[in-house]
Amino acid sequence: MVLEAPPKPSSWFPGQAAEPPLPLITPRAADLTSRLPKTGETIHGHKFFIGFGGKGANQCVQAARLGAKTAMVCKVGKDSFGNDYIENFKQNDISTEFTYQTKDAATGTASIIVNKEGQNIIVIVAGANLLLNTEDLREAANAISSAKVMICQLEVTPAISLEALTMAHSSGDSKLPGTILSQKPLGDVFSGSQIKGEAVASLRCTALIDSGDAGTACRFTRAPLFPGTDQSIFSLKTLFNPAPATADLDPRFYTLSDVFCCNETEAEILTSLAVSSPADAGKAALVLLERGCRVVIITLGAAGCVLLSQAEPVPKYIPTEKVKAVDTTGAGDSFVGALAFYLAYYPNLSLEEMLKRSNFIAAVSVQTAGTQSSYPYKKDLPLDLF
Ligand SMILES: Nc1ncnc2c1ncn2[C@@H]1O[C@H](COP(=O)(O)OP(=O)(O)OP(=O)(O)O)[C@@H](O)[C@H]1O
Repeated sequence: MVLEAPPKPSSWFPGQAAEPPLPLITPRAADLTSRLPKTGETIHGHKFFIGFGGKGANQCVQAARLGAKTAMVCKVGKDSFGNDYIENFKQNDISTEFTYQTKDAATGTASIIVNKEGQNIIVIVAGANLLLNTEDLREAANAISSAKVMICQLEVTPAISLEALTMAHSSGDSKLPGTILSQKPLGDVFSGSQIKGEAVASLRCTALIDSGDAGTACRFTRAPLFPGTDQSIFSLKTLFNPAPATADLDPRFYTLSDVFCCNETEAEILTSLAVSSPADAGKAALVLLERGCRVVIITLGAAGCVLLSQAEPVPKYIPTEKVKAVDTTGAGDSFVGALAFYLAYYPNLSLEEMLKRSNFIAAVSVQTAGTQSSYPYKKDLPLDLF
C-alpha cells in the first residue's frame, strides 16, 4: 500500500538520514487518518493515494518534460507497481530500455500513514532498487557514455551509483583530447554553435586527420569550461545528488561529481556544519568543494540556492521568486532535473543563469500539489527559459 508522502520532521540533524530513502513509489503530504494506529490496532482512514516517485524518476520526469531526451536506468519488480511505473516513464517520453524488471524482489515502495497533525509512520521497502547490478550498468554503458549528463542519487546500492559515476566520468575523460569532423584549419578555435551536437565552449584544432569519406577530422585540445581550470565541458557528465545522505559518504563520490547538488539537510549531514542561511551554505559548500567536486550547489528551499565552483571559489547566492507554496514535496528533484536539462542542452549558459532558471522551474512546481504531477512542461513555461 502506498500513500502520499508526509511532511519532513523538523528534528533531523547531522548524522541522521535527511529523509527516508525514497523508493520508487513515493507518496505525498496528506491527512490520511485522524490518528496513527497503535500496535495490533485496526482503524479507519479517510484517504488513500498512490503516486510515482523516487528521486531518480522524479528528476528524469522533470528533465523530460522540459524537452530532454532521457533514459532511466533502474530496476523494478515484475509486479503491477513495476508495470505501472514503466508505463509512467513511457507517458513521459522517457526511454525504458534500461528499466529492468525482476521477479526476485518487489518494486520499491514507501507505505506512509499520515495523521491530521502531519505525523507519520513509514515503512520503506527498497526491494528491486537494491538489485540493480553491474551487469545492468554494462548493458546501459553505451547510453551512459554517449549521454551529455548522467544524474545519480543514493536510492540504489551506493556501490552501483559509484560504478555508474565512474563509468560516466571516465567516458567523458576518454573524449579528451578528441576528434571532431570539421573543415577547420589547424590552430583555429571553434565556438559552441559551430559544432553540431557537442557541448563546446571553445576548442583549438591541434591536428588534422584524414577521415576518408567522412571528411577532415580535427583533433582538439581541452576547452576550459570555467576560467582557470582545465575542466572541459566534454567531461561535464556527472550530476550527483547525495540523497538520502549519510555522514560516511565514500570520498570517491566527491571526486566523481562534476556537479554535486544537495539540500540544506544533506549538506549538514555531510559536513557536520549547521546550514540555515546562504552564508552557512557557502561555508558548507566550501567543505564539499575541498573534497574534490568541481561544482557544488546547495539548495535552500524558498531562499533559492548557493553555488560554488573550483573555477570561482567564492560562494554565489542565487535567490528565487517569492511564490505561494502549496506543496514543496519533490521541489529538489524538479530543481535537479531542470539543472540536468540546462547542463545538457544549454551548456553555454553560465552556471548562475542555469541555476536561476532551475530555481524558477522548481518554484513553479511548489505551487501545485503533488510531486511529478506538479512538474511543469516546457509548453507551460515562459519562452525565455529556453
Ligand atoms: N517555497 C518555495 N518557493 C520557491 N521555490 C522553492 C520553494 N521551495 C523550494 N523551492 C525551489 O526548489 C529548490 C529545491 O528546494 P529544497 O532546497 O527544499 O530541496 P529539497 O529539500 O531537496 O526538496 P524536497 O525534498 O522537498 O524535494 C530550491 O532551491 C528552490 O529553487
